[in-house]
Parts: sequence; C-alpha cells; structure tokens
Amino acid sequence: MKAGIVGATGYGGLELIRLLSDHPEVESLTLYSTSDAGKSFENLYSHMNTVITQKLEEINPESMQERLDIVFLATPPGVSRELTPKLAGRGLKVIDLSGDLRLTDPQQYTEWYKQEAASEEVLERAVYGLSEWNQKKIKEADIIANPGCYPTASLLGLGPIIQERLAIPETVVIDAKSGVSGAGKNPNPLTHFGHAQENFQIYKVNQHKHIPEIEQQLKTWNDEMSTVTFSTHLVPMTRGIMATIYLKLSEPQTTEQLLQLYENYYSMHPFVRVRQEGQFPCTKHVYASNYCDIGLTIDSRTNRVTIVSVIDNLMKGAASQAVQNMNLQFGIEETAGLQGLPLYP
Ligand SMILES: NC(=O)C1=CN([C@@H]2O[C@H](COP(=O)(O)OP(=O)(O)OC[C@H]3O[C@@H](n4cnc5c(N)ncnc54)[C@H](OP(=O)(O)O)[C@@H]3O)[C@@H](O)[C@H]2O)C=CC1
Ligand SMILES: CC(=O)N[C@@H](CCC(=O)OP(=O)(O)O)C(=O)O
Repeated sequence: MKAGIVGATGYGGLELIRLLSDHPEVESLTLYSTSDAGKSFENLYSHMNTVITQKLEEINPESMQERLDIVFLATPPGVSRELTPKLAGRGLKVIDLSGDLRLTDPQQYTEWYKQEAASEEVLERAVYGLSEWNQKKIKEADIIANPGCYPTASLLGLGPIIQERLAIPETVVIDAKSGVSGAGKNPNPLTHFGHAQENFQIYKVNQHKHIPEIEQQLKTWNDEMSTVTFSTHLVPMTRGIMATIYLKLSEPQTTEQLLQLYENYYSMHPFVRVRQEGQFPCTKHVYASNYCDIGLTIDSRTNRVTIVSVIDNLMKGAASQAVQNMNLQFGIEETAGLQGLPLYP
C-alpha cells in the first residue's frame, strides 16, 4: 500500500509515522504539511535523524488521488470536512483522526464543535471506526471516522453491558482522565508545564465534544440509552487515558458473570484484554501499544458496577486504532504492524 499522512508533524502524525514505517504491507509513506512543506522531516524532529529523511510535501488532492491508496488526516477539526470530499474516491481511502466525521447529525456537530459541519453526503459515507465493534462496515468503507480518544476508552469499557441491556440507562457516569499529549503539540494554558505539572485539573465540565459521540454510539447499541455524565481531567503525565465508569445494574449479577460476558465479547479481539477478578489495569500497562485493558467489579452493597478502561490516547485512542482500521479496510491481518508490546515501566 502507498500511504500518506496529512498533519504528519503533529503528535498523532508522529505515531502514524512510527507505525506505518514498520508496517509489513506499507511500501511507501508520503508526509504532508501546511506549514513546513519542502523541509526535511529529520530537521524538524531530530529523534528521526537519519531515519525519516524525506521532505514534507504540499497537500495536492489530485496528485494524492493518483499516488496513494490510503491517506490519514491527523489534523485539527475543520480540516477534514473540507479535504475528505476532495480526496476520497477513485481508489483512495481516507481515515480521519479528527472529530469532523464522527457525529452523524450535522446540527449536533455545529452545536458542540462551534463550527460548520461536513456535508451530509460525506457524513453518510463515513463509518465510525470503533474497530472491535464495527468491523463489517469498516471493511467496506472508503471513509473512516476514527473515534476520539476518550470515546474509545469509554465505549470499549461499556459495550458489552450496554448492548446486553444490563445497565439502568440514566445511571451511567464516566470519570475520565488523560495525559497531556491528548491536547496535541501546541501548548495552551491548560497544558503549560508550570500549570500542568503537579496539578490535577477537571476541564470542559459538561461541555466536552466527546459527550455526543459517546451517547450516539451507546444509543446504537441500546435505544433506551439517552444521556451520560462524562467528566474529563488532565493528569500530569505524557500519555494515557483511564476511564472509570460507574453504573447501576438493572438486574442482579455477580462480578464473575460480568467478567465472563466481557471475556466472551472480546475473545475474538486481540487488542482488548479483560483482567481477572480483583485485578485492575493502569495506564502504563498499555503505554505505546494498541491495547485497551479492562477491569471491573460489582459493589454488592450499592449494586453499582465500577469498570476501569485504559488506553494510550495517541495509540488506541488515535494512530494505532487508525492503522487497525486500515488493516480491516484492506483485508489484511488485523494485527499487522501493531504487535509492539507495551512499554513498561
Ligand atoms: N492527541 C491525541 O491524543 C488525539 C488527537 N486526536 C485528534 O487527531 C487530530 C490530530 O491531533 P494531534 O496530532 O494531537 O494534533 P497536533 O496539533 O499535534 O497536530 C495537528 C497537525 O495538523 C496540521 N495542520 C494544522 N492546520 C492544518 C490545516 N489547516 N490543514 C492541514 N493540516 C493542518 C499541523 O501540521 P502542519 O502545520 O505541518 O500542516 C499539525 O502538526 C486532532 O483532530 C485531534 O483532536 C484524536 C485522538 C487522540
Ligand atoms: C488532554 C486533552 O486536551 N485532550 C483533548 C482530547 C480531544 C481530542 O483529541 O479530540 P478529538 O479526537 O475529538 O478531536 C480534549 O479533551 O480536547
């Protein structure tokens, strides 16, 4: 495959380069940039010195359609909405890592993203790329809306219990925490070292754009689902997301039964690992890998379930899930290029 990355100079782009350079089925990788076209990649990022020596190129949809089989858009919101219609088709597949194509309702996008939505035609063509849950459609799609980092952790943690209708819908609370790289490469007041270091902050309370994305998918699993409480926190670490999820059960279950349900659902999915009873994952268990690790327990006093789901935001939350989706789209081994073990400690 001939692959291209728009936004190659960003954090998501860097991870895509790392994965695709090592991918057994990728024969060439072209890197695109709006601000650094013409410069050599190694000169911008010296950790790639002597390894990624090629020059960044200008975005040119026509020549990209001719040259590439797949293009990843690791770009801020608002870019894909314009670029995807010019790229997708004539044999070129698109995987968008931004939120532009995830919400099926354009009005909802405008409400939460505070900008114009993509055209309805593009939104209809885009398939939500939650790899473990949407494989059939992903395999046939030419446009993938790669899920957000928080939604990936939250939805993989909730999928089996929601689809089996075991939760009382209005009781779902997601308490999520992220490392600083979730905010991308540009510093801002929230992520500035002096503020983020040794600090633990809640942000975008009840206003995070991942709320409608999570609710949309929960409703496709169970039409009784409506709203969820979802909170985001910034943790002074570089990578990782932990979503701690609380809900009440609609009928009595044991922890063993629930774990068995999760085991059954994910037994065919090598990147979701369910912990044994009494064990819970932490973010370093999945660091730099495509894994999502899940632990859960039921408090018999309150009849409440606690589910803990961890991912690396830049990997399963962005770049490696995008590569997993590419593998599915091209009918190759789902795990190709993704077998790197987690980095620990
Ligand atoms: N960081 C994370 O953990 C995750 C990020 N995402 C999403 O993925 C996308 C990329 O995120 P991330 O890599 O963190 O962001 P960064 O800010 O680190 O990088 C974004 C890149 O986009 C390029 N860019 C900026 N403006 C334009 C434009 N108008 N047209 C084309 N390219 C442009 C820039 O490269 P250049 O100037 O060279 O063109 C920049 O390096 C975002 O939408 C983000 O929300 C999704 C999941 C997780
Ligand atoms: C720590 C931090 O700031 N995280 C980002 C993650 C969002 C993200 O990556 O957004 P999309 O994938 O939906 O574009 C945030 O909360 O906005």
